[in-house]
Amino acid sequence: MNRNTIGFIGLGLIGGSIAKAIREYYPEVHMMAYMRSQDTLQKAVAEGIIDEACAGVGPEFAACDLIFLCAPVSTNARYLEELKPLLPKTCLLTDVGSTKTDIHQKVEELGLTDQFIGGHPMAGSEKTGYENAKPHLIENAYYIITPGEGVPENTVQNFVSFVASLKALPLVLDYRQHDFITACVSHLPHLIASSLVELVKDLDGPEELMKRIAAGGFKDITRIASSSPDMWEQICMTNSDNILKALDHYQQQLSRLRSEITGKEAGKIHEFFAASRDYRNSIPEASAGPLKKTFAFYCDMVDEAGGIATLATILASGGISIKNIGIIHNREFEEAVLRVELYEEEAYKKAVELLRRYRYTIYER
Ligand SMILES: NC(=O)c1ccc[n+]([C@@H]2O[C@H](COP(=O)([O-])OP(=O)(O)OC[C@H]3O[C@@H](n4cnc5c(N)ncnc54)[C@H](O)[C@@H]3O)[C@@H](O)[C@H]2O)c1
Ligand SMILES: O=C(O)C(=O)C[C@]1(C(=O)O)C=C[C@@H](O)C=C1
Repeated sequence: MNRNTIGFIGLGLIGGSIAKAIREYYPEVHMMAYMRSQDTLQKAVAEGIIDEACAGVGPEFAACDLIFLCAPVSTNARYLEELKPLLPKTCLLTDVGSTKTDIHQKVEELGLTDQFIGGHPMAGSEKTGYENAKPHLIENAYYIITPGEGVPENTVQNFVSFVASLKALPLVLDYRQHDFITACVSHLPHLIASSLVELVKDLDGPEELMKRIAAGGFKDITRIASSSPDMWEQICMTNSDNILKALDHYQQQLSRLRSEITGKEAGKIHEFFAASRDYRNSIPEASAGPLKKTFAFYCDMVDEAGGIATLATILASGGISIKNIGIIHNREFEEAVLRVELYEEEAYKKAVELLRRYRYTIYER
């Protein structure tokens, strides 16, 4: 890679994760960053991720070969204005924003199309901030790349290779196409998750039984309702046309379902669930990113003091480190079970075999 100095504006979940990945794969690269929280920035310096903490977006950024804009989308577009007079033409600009039309329009307005390549890693979490950033967050996840019109083909190819070297899966798309696709597979799902949570909040009684009882289904579909309101406000403001198209289609689907339920059209309802199940099952896991790759099994609890300690000792005797362990109460199991999560597949297989030898009942899901 010929990008020796890399700058970051915004060093939260995504910026921090990319910086950590670059530090892991390119330890020699000089990285500088600006973010609002100088304390967090100092932490990134102390951890050896960032070499130079910047107090603002100033002339020091002129030394960068590549700058990642990693703040919320409209904020990124605003920083382009500040950067433009500071940067040489050799500096490549990229962003990680969840919407692309807005920033591409800004890039065109500022005459920066030949030095901007839009980017969007399709990985993330409902958590925010540098403290939740992980070097492997983007691993095995699609990283969409939307080059500006005048960017030389070899610069695009270099950036594609750079993204691939961070173990993400680069995919070059037109930025308009990107915004329609993400409206359907990311933006609308976030609206649905948050509105479902609102529905329960509105309809729950004073004893909050709904909140207490809500189990796997509700929790699975609403995890993303815990995401950052700052980020989602800006996504809705910068991709409204596409989100409205998706929302209209969704409303039509709900109206159709409503009338089928009203008319007790059992066959049609069955067909609806069968078709969506088949399509859902056909979605490849390969692009899921590392967050989805969990190596967990469930194990019947031995109802005696020290039960968890005994199990942990058995695993330790086999040289197996536990990533996470906890008791869960789930309708799927008659009694409470222990959920044990390991770091990788090999440890998972070894743990299952070892515990079965000790006559534990293991459930693999
Ligand atoms: N969270 C996700 O799942 C996800 C996934 C892919 C892309 N993105 C995109 O990545 C970008 C960052 O999201 P995140 O999840 O890392 O958020 P985050 O809240 O974890 O980090 C945002 C960073 O931007 C900084 N920031 C915010 N406003 C700023 C301002 N006015 N000036 C300077 N810095 C400012 C914050 O200090 C922080 O460092 C967004 O554009 C988002 O659309 C998010
Ligand atoms: O996994 C999550 O928590 C996410 O919401 C990640 C997610 C998504 O919708 O898939 C969110 C926004 C991004 O722009 C890209 C990825």
